[in-house]
Amino acid sequence: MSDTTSDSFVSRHGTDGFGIAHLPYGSFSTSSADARLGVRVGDHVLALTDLVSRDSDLFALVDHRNLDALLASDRSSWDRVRADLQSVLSSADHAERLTAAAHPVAETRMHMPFTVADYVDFYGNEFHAANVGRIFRPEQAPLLPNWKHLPVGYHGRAGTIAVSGTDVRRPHGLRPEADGNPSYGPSRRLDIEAEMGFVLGSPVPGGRVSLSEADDHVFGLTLTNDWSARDIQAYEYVPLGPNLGKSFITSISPWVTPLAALEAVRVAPPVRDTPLAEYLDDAKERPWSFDVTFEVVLNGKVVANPPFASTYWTAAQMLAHMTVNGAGLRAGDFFAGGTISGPEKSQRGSFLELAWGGAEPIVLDDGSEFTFLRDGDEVTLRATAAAADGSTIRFGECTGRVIEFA
Ligand SMILES: O=C(O)/C=C/C(=O)CC(=O)CC(=O)O
Ligand SMILES: [Ca+2]
Ligand SMILES: [Mg+2]
Repeated sequence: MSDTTSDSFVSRHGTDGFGIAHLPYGSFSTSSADARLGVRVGDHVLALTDLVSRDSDLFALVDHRNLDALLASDRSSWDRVRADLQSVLSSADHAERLTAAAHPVAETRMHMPFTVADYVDFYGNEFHAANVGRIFRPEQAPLLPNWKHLPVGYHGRAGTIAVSGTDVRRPHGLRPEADGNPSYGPSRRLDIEAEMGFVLGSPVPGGRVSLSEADDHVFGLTLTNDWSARDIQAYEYVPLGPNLGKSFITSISPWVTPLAALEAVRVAPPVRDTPLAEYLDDAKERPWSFDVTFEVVLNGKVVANPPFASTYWTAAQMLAHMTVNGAGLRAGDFFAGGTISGPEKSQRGSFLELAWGGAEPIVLDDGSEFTFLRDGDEVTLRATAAAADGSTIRFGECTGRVIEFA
């Protein structure tokens, strides 16, 4: 990483959270310009076309409305673009020009940062999976027998992944009733799932991605909220798994944090207590978990702090698993790692768990009891991690407000 000179763009505008060690990517527009690929420094956004030289072969990869072209390239291009940005943003030579070209975040509109190809949602957190098992299937063992042998997941609807700030319309569907017959209507158990999303690139048509190749294909990470209608889900999921109870919307942050920004917080995943098939055995691989702490914010108040590092299955294992059958990988493929919960009650990443299926309501500041989301409620996910230079990395927020679906 380049040293930051005393009068560079980052020394003027970088802040803790969005400094030289972070540099998340997003697609932004302003009142005078259409969507462009940008990078965030402090409370400003810069177009990548103002940072990467027109003479560079990399210019063609960044002169777009979003990350699509960059995702279709490869790890070496991703690293070169990031190195270019760090060099230009740290140099005194460019401070005046970039200060003139920068846009305050408050004056921008954010768009989907990439076109989602396929979307898989995993179930990789043991605390969450065991809690859901206890709530949904109290008569059975909390974890189903396959859970420690492979990262369980389902295919979601790529087309309903939406950028943070998009309203969440309360879905309608079939809800279980006491008499055994379902009733049709708006969900009464609308919930969140605090997750980390992984943005993939460097395509592998019809091939596999091994654990040791994961670094070449995970471009970046983005906060993800897999809104879930627990009543619709509970009725429909047997035997094929979640469908309409989750596919109405999945929100992601507009900001994609590069994998390279998270080197300082790579940590080992939880200890494996079950032997793994060779393609999933990560005992000799570099660590693929991250020490990232989430905040779940309900109407402005923090209600939980899920720790990402408690997730049992890693992103490298999920990627190896989703390609081991030869399904391959396309630029823009996306997966989420599963709802993040920790051992403490205050670390649960869904209201299903926080209010224990409705049996243990959360008591809000005004003394009222809360179980599932009401129209008008707003949920924001935030997360932080430590950067290599001692600063903090603040993931871009992921927010959404529940509205009626007329
Ligand atoms: O075990 C079940 O029946 C349901 C599980 C979930 O709802 C979890 C899910 O969507 C995956 C995850 O985010 O962990
Ligand atoms: Ca989920
Ligand atoms: Mg969802």
